Amino acid sequence: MATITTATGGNELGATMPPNFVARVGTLQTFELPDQVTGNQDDIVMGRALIDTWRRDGILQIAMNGKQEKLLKDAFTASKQFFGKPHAEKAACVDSQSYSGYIASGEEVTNGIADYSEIFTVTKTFDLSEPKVKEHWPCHGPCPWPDAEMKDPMQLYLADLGETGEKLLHLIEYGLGLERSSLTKYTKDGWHHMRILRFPANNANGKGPAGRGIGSHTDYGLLVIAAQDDVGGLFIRAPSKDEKTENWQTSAAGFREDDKGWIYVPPVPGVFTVFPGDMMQYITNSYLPSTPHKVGLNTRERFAFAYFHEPSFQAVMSPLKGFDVGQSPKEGIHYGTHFTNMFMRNYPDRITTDRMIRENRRALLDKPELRTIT
Ligand SMILES: O=C(O)CCC(=O)C(=O)O
Ligand SMILES: [Fe+2]
Repeated sequence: MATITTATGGNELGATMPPNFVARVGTLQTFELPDQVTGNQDDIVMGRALIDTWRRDGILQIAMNGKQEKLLKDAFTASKQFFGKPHAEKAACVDSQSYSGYIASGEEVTNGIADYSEIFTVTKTFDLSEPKVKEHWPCHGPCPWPDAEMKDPMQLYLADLGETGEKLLHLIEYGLGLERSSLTKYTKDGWHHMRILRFPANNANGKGPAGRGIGSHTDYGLLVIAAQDDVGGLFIRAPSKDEKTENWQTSAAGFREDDKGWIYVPPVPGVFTVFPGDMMQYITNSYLPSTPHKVGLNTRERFAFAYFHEPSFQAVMSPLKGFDVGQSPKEGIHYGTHFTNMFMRNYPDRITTDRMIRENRRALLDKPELRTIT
């Protein structure tokens, strides 16, 4: 971290840390992204600085522009309005073919333990008439939006983050000394998705350990771009030579959840926090490792967004030039398979998982038509 202070002793940023957690408080490095990334000297310098910061801290902040602050404000308003609806109305927002839609508190499982978060997931949306849906591609289906009040602001927010994600990938390409599009070739038709999150206040229900919002985990794709309100709850682990997860081989869920060494990410207005995901780790041979993180419940309810900038569902990821040391798996990683595996593991009782198994939809994942981006 640029500066690290201890939570104890009344540090101002640490004052929002959820009760009963022991962690250092991070003061994260903040970057202001250029309007366009062309590969000029400034872009190369910024790309290198982003990479150095992730390698040291595991996370960094990027400043929002005015438009993004407005999009986020509207998204928070829509999120609060949605989560305030009666349970039955929210619970009706599910789909048997896609993992989009509502996840009740206690429904998601991380490392075998129920998470307290209440979530609306937005994956790519497909009409029932589209060929990929008719052919039963895993995870392809409609998003069961409750109404336009939710759909419209969320789609605008998601689209804007898509642009930010592409900019970041280009900066990383230049920072790593790679050819332009070495990363963005994978994100054409990217399987970008988002989790709209609400965490109840600490005194809630009894399904999982008290105070645990989401258990420790890594996320699946290239970059996670998150935003949170002023309540506080997110913790991360910075890269360390003694710690290694490889979530596509062995689940990183529950990783060092109760160990020392967590860093609290205090809420800072006007910034997104950004960290790498599993696919970034694999293709860089852990030069940019996927950042383990977890969420604690606080004394007030908390709202947050986690946006995932991802490869195409059809992408088979291979190590980048200069990072190919024969890492496992040698045949590459099919992102659509990794995504499907992770969602089936997190939602074992969902109708989507049930139908996936009943119709043996996973068999399609091996077909060449689902592996067209290499
Ligand atoms: O609540 C947060 O800040 C992060 C949530 C998260 O890790 C996730 O949704 O995967
Ligand atoms: Fe996460």
